Amino acid sequence: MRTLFDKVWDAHVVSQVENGPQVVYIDKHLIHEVTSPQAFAELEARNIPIFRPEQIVATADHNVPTINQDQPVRDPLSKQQLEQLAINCEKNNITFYGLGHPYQGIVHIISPELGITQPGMSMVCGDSHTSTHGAFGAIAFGIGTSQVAQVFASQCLLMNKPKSMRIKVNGKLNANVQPKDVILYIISKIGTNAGTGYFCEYAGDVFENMSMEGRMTVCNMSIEMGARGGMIAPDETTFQYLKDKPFAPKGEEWDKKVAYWKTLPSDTDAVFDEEIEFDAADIYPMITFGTNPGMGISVKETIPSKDSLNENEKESFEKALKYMGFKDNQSIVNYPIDYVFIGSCTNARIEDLREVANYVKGKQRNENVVAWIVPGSKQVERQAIEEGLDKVFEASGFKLREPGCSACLAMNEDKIPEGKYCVSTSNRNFEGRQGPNSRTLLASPLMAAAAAIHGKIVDVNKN
Ligand SMILES: CC(C)[C@H](C(=O)O)[C@@H](O)C(=O)O
Ligand code: SF4
Repeated sequence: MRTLFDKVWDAHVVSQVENGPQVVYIDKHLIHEVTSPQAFAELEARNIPIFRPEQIVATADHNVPTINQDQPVRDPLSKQQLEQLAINCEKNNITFYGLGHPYQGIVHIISPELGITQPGMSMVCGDSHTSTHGAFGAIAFGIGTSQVAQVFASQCLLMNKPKSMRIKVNGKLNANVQPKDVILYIISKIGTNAGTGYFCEYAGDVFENMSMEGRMTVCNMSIEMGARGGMIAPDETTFQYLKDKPFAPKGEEWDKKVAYWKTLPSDTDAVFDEEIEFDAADIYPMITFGTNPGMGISVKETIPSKDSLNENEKESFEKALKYMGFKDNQSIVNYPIDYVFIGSCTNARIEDLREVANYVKGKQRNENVVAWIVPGSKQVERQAIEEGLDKVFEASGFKLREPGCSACLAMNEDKIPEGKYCVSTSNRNFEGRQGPNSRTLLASPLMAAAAAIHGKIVDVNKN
């Protein structure tokens, strides 16, 4: 009677501190330019070698420019961080997909698409959205810089086992409800702290019928409800996706692995510390109106009334609405917007770009909207061009840029100006996230594409 999480966790426990935490072996350690430099410096200062460099993969993503990537990086801080990562990887024999490499891209996009992420693995990265990889039935979570150093030195982590939660969504989704809507809906119902201390398994028809891309979108945002990570049981969809990926097992090894992966799903009598259930029929295309990902509504609804909230909630609610320039009880449909960002580790995979192309084909971008389409990786970019999506985008007034985190957190030049509204397919709508005093409305790629065409928030089921 074990859960998926139990099975993968147990297989990685190296030792147990008496009445204390466990030492957990880490199969894959992903790194990027922002959270690795201090950890490398720490090891160097203490003269400790990197224990297993072959278990580490590095990429350049957070502060890379998304145009002219073949030219030198202009921003001095970005340039320095990117160069430092290249030096650190070279010195320590770590595989590095830097700018210009055909595998470069957002860390949580490249590892799955290369087949580095696999079911049953334990994976970490100094990045909160590492939860994405749980879509394959891996235990994957973000760690802080001191833990990055710990994993560098030992390939292990000292950890207390998290509690387990299962969220089931059964039934059939309504038209144009995308995986992003499902996770925005869940977070809007349970709040941004509901998952604190838990690892969450997503189960039920909706996730079983979802593509790997969709499952990654869902698991990606687990952290936004406070969970340490999210997971979905590996199945035929997972195996089909992984088969023949560059780093996926091959031949006999593949068969052996698949046989093992099939043993991982939670036993039918497994017990979770917490269980929550939703009905797929209740979910409709979503949009956020506030400054955390839990402040979301279906596009048909109005912003909640402040009278419906308790005293504690009221203050942050009012602050969020003031920041966003909204009023309670207001509908957001037809609200004009200025920017659209289609990108990030939540929604910049090929499937997302196909959805957008499919919607915008034959239509024109509203002239008041600046729209950025930023592919999650070089491979996504290449695939999009191969399929002619770049031409579709161009004909509709959109430009396909080059891969990176971009306006998801605006560490590069892609910033939303002060006071402007941006419909974004990313995962965080915090104050200033996309640039100082910018205003973010989180939505699915389809809702974002529709906003770019109409110049305002629209219900995709009516437009
Ligand atoms: C820069 C990095 C530490 C950060 C994270 O951990 O999530 C970033 O990726 C984000 O999305 O805010
Ligand atoms: S795309 Fe955004 S959320 Fe994802 S890793 Fe980059 S900054 Fe973090």
